[in-house]
Amino acid sequence: MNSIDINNLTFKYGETAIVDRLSLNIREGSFISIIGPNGSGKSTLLKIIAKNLLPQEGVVLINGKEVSRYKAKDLAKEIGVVPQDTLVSYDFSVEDIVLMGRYPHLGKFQQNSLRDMEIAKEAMIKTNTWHLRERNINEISGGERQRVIIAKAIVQEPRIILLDEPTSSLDIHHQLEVLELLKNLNNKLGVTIVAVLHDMNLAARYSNEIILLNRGMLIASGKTQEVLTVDHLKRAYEMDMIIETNIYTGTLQVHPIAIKNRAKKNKSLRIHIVCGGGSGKELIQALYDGGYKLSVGVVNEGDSDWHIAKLYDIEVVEEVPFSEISPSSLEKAKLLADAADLIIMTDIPIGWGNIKNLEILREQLQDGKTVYYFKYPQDKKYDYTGGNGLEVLKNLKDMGLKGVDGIEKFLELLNKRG
Ligand SMILES: Nc1ncnc2c1ncn2[C@@H]1O[C@H](COP(=O)(O)OP(=O)(O)OP(=O)(O)O)[C@@H](O)[C@H]1O
Repeated sequence: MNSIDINNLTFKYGETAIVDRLSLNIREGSFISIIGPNGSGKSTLLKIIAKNLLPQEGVVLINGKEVSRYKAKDLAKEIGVVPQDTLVSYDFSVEDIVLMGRYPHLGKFQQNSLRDMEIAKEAMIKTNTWHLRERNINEISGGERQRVIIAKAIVQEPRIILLDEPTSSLDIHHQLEVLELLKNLNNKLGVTIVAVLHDMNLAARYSNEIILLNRGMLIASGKTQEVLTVDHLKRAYEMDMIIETNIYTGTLQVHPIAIKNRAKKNKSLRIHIVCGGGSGKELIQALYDGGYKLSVGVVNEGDSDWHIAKLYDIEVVEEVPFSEISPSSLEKAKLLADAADLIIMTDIPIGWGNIKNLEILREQLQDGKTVYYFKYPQDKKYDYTGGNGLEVLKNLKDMGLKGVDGIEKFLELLNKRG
């Protein structure tokens, strides 16, 4: 059964279609995020679902019944809304505001019962707002108010909660806390959660489905992995993105790649970059934007350095993740380093998997080539080989390895070379 069915919905301000012939279904019990660039119609869509705006065309069905046919009180039992703007026009206490969420469950002239008070207390504890209960709603911070309004939506005990950027004024700690809370409501009570989220990584982490909008139109909807693809995101955001799996959360992680200075100068200097694990992505970007000829390796296939090199068609030597650099990969990388005018290695931690990369540096130094290393001398925390890596680096330093303190400094050095 679907919680929400949207059929051929069009909403216009004047002649401009803000939601454009949109059709989609939101399954009961799903946790769905709506994402898309600014102005793509996300808030407008939520307002239409909540019956705060009337579409010119199409219908929204809530549990099979047209939203326009719901009485306000009945709709409030089905849908709780947490709007983007949580300012309240009257000076109520936090507790009064949260208790207002019980209104759809009260009869005419009926007062809140002890049970209603208990439900409100529980929601305030869950949203970490219990300590604010006696404060004036307009005299607490924006983030605190956002949590109070979420508490109010929870006490409504609706089957669906719509939230418009519920984490926008929250610090990272409260962002995760609120999203965990929503996930819990979704998992334990089967509440359907529909949240507009700007942060695609949070959307990927917490929701099981995503709706991607652009200019009022549906670009894609469905399972997170099916929607968050390079192609879909490029169509919506007009930007290249790297998408990888976050090794800590196991969920998708999107890295937008700035497309700046594309009409760039073409420098003749050729640079080989030894990096990995994401340590080289800003450097690759900066050198690419600077117009240098680049090669990269050896890096693990699939890591973000590898992705960005592939994205820009940079020659890259790759190795399967979690394995040592093979002799053939090492040979290929050495050839690229031979062809380069200079080499730079980032401050990537050195382990048994990538220690062979240091051989590339040694051979190039032996050949009299300039080789740079980020932030030399190295700290112990970068060594996972029981001191071997640092020892080799020390030898390389004696051979002429130069330390460079970050990308800006490196670009300055390159500029001086002309
Ligand atoms: N009252 C209004 N009158 C005219 N145009 C409006 C009105 N409200 C919103 N719009 C326009 O409708 C478009 C969609 O707005 P909406 O707030 O739905 O987008 P959004 O995807 O939620 O954006 P954001 O990510 O910036 O919050 C925007 O171009 C906006 O300027």
